[in-house]
Amino acid sequence: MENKTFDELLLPVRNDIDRIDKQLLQLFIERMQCSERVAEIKRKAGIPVLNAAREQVILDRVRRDAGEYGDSAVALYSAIMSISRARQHTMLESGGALRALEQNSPRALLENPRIVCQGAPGAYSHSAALRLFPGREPVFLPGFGDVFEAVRNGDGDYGVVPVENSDAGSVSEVYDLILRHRMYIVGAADIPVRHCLCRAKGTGAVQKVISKQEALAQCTSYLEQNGIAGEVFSNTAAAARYVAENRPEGLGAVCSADAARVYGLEILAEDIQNTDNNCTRFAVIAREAVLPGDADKISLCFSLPHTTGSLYRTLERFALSGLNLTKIESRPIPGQNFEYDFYLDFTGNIHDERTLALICALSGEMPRFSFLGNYKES
Ligand SMILES: C=C(O[C@@H]1C=C(C(=O)O)C=C[C@H]1O)C(=O)O
Repeated sequence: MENKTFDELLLPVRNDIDRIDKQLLQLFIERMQCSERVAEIKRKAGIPVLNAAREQVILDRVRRDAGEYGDSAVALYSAIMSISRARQHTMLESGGALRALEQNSPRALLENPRIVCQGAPGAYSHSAALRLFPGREPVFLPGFGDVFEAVRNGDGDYGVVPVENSDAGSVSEVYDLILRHRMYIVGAADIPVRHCLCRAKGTGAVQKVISKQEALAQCTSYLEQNGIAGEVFSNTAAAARYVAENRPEGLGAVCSADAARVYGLEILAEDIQNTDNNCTRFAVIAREAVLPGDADKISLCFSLPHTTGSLYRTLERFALSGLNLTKIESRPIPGQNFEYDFYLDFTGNIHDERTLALICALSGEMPRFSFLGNYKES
């Protein structure tokens, strides 16, 4: 073989690729124009854009006809049909309610909101509320459900609730409440968790502590090393208050230094949590959406159609739109065995047209879809 350069060797086959791409592009444009004709028919007939059954027929056919390239052909046609549907959604202005929300929602939180949270003074929820709303002392309620009810019935403007701890994981009860109430998330903050071992002054050596379940889970190493048993209590601050008011011998509390100060407890050890970078993420819930111009976190939820690869194909659409998935949480749908709602967080801003178009498309296609908010993390 004469001494050909790589470019010379590649040239003929690249010419073939260029010829094929030219044909592919023409066929793609023709296919998009067919999709637009379908959209006009759907507009007149008032039928939804997504026809999952039709798409499954196409995917089954291309997998069969593509032979060894079957999987790749399915990925290609999934993307082609996603683009096709997106064009139809744009033409039909799908997600009208979401577009109206994007245009009409306030872009700033209330000036002097009434804040509600679970727990008691000195709880980590208290620290989060004051970080998010300086100077706005919260009203404390017994349970997370009470916080959601108070916001829903107007007794509070914003509720501050923990959604996840970096060590112990998601607060499932709160995600279930978010999915049940479908209120809006209008803010979030990560609060460092620094647990202390505390007791009432003048009481004896601590053999057992009380604290919230998640707090005990975050301090297993210290408690086990020191032979201290744990008993679940409603929350860390309430545990501190119980110990301060009852002064039980041998019983202490795991709580924050703030809570120890609020209730006059003696701090025996600080930073007893298993990991030093432990933090809890708190979300702010509200009845109405607030969509700041500089929001960078999108939260939404939906369940999945019963089609092969539906979660993958849905997440792929976010990736194709340049939106980075930062959280996914699946929770069982009450009363529907082994059916799940998916809660997702993405980076992005709803005021970006591409992002808005994608979320509007999903709102028309995904079962049980709710846009939960677009906010800036503090
Ligand atoms: C084109 C249609 O609309 C959508 C897009 C499809 C496609 O691009 O092939 C197929 C089914 C629908 O989800 C249709 O209903 O035929």
